[in-house]
Amino acid sequence: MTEVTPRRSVLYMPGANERALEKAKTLPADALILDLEDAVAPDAKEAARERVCAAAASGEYGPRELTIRVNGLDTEWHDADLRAAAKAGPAAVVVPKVNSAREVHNIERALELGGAPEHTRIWAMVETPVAMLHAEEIAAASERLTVLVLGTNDLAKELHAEFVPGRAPLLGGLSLCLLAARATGKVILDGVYNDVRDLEGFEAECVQGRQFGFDGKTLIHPGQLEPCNRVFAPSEEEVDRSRRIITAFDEAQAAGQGVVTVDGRMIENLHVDNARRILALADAIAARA
Ligand SMILES: CC(C)(COP(=O)(O)OP(=O)(O)OC[C@H]1O[C@@H](n2cnc3c(N)ncnc32)[C@H](O)[C@@H]1OP(=O)(O)O)[C@@H](O)C(=O)NCCC(=O)NCCSC(=O)C[C@H](O)C(=O)O
Ligand SMILES: [Mg+2]
Repeated sequence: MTEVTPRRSVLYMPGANERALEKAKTLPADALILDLEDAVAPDAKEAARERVCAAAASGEYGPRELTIRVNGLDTEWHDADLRAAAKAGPAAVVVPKVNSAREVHNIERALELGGAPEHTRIWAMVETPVAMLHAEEIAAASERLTVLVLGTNDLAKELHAEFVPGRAPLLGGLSLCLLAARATGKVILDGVYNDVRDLEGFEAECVQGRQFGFDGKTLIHPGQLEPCNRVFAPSEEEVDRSRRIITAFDEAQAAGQGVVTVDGRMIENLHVDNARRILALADAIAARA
């Protein structure tokens, strides 16, 4: 069976916020992004860098994937952030505003020169119009790059778009990135929902993201974890149906038939592949609990 890592919920936290870093050790997030970029003021950047690198090397976050978001390639902090992150060896370095394959190659080279361990991956943030148009070359640029992360705040800003329910102005960009991720076999995470008090609107956006095909969503507040984990996990009905699909197909094959129906719907090989993917995800989530 295919091995999968659950990445339903990926929580950002400001790298300078010691209380949030402590709290994160007990939160049901699949992954954490310890942020050195937008959530950290310029005069707190160096202290935050030390703090998140110590956290990443601490081994105190259990099964949660621990990643570090460095400052952008065109900033004065980027090189030092990458060097420090390479030494700390988190699960991934999250790089904002990646716009080309060449930038991915530069990040890869810097991590190698910095002695980053093999397990430290690159998660590229795609959050500009240029990145939407270059999504495939970015995703395909490196084997170290395993995840694309949407930055919908920056994207909306660059597009001069408004935030509206249903996100119509952003859907073209989201679709291009999804196509790129699936075409290159990478994981893809949806952007954040800014109103931390509006859990109804948040859940609707999670449902939309899952229907689109995102593997999970990036979050900014612990209150968003429960609905996100629920929406991006296979439901009991999906698990049950997946098991029935696999059984029915196996039985049909044993009887020399290539096609079968389950609940009145045609089942072929591709549906069985999907059913196996759903069961593998459900098992990986259960193994975390
Ligand atoms: C959005 C917040 C500023 C709200 O903060 P606050 O008002 O303090 O929240 P609460 O009082 O409700 O907090 C309750 C407790 O939860 C802890 N907490 C809050 N947020 C987090 C978090 N993200 N991780 C861990 N723990 C958190 C508080 O410390 C409280 O704990 P306790 O006192 O023990 O009860 C705040 O949530 C926040 O700062 N969120 C993260 C913001 C962030 O990281 N932004 C940057 C990333 S988003 C981005 O850049 C997207 C992308 O680039 C794009 O372009 O779209
Ligand atoms: Mg951004």
